[in-house]
Amino acid sequence: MKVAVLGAAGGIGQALALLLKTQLPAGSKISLYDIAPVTPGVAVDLSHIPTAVEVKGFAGQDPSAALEGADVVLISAGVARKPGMDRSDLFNINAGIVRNLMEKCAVTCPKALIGIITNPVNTTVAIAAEVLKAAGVYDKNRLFGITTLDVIRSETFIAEAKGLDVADVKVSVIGGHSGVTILPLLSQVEGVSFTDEEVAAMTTRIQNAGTEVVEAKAGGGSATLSMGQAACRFGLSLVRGLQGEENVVECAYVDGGSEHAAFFAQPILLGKNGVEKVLAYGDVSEFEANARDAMLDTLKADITLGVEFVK
Ligand SMILES: NC(=O)C1=CN([C@@H]2O[C@H](COP(=O)(O)OP(=O)(O)OC[C@H]3O[C@@H](n4cnc5c(N)ncnc54)[C@H](O)[C@@H]3O)[C@@H](O)[C@H]2O)C=CC1
Ligand SMILES: O=C([O-])CC(=O)C(=O)O
Repeated sequence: MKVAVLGAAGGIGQALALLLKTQLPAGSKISLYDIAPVTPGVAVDLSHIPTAVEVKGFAGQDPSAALEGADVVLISAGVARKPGMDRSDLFNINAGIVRNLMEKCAVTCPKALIGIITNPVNTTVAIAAEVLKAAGVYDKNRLFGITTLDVIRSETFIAEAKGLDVADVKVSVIGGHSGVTILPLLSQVEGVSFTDEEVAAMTTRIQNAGTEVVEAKAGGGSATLSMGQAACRFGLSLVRGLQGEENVVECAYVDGGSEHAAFFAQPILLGKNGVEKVLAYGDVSEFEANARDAMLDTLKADITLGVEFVK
């Protein structure tokens, strides 16, 4: 199994590469690509860790060598937020970066499973889909917006608030990956109950958790270590699905035929072809139904922005 990380010299990319080096199955290969010239050195550094996972690094303008034979491509290339910015403020720079990288993926590894981390995810995934469509290689089951950070934050915050073992907390997060489009389904969390006030406060905290990190880092970037962990969890799940493991379920932002929007985050069953099945997200509370309906104009506008950028 070969996993390529694009943006590999960055805060997320390096954390992700380290976790993949220590957690991918023996015999796997990692290829790291970034425009930054340090990238081959990041690969050399990782290659001294004694695991049976080979790491190679590539720098420069062309990612093609890193993409050759990739089964999974995880993309975190681009700029991150500073205090006072919204994720949508990253569009001007990151839209072009994702488009250019996807054009290379379409040619070099059109069958790879592609996970997009670069913000604004609600829009960059639509950009990726349009590039793949234009190249005639789009398969909706192979493209994912990675929203796992919203899931792990929800698990962490709920366990903390309710005094639970975090390993026992499972929560679906639906919608998208910014502000009001992030909707944790707290009503479905087993073994806990929340008052209406707790639901409102917890939902807001999860929706603003990215900003919590941006402000705490005070101009030094956004979430990198927790995102590295989230992307590793999602990337390993993609690999487990590709290897034929059963019952691998994650939430992700996909073109899954949702009645709500062209792309929508919800639970999916992963398999040998990427999305094996889009799963129903189940019953929701009145609060969640209202929040879901209220996010849709924002989500659809984010998607349209991406589609129009490529057309
Ligand atoms: N999906 C999610 O939940 C999350 C997404 N993000 C997003 O991930 C992205 C990366 O964040 P960080 O790693 O913190 O940023 P960073 O600035 O530390 O790293 C970005 C890397 O991308 C590289 N890069 C820029 N243009 C490139 C190109 N054309 N080709 C290859 N590499 C290129 C840079 O050289 C840099 O090494 C940001 O857009 C951020 O908003 C961040 C946290 C969570
Ligand atoms: O908030 C940001 O800019 C980075 C991000 O997506 C997150 O931490 O969820």
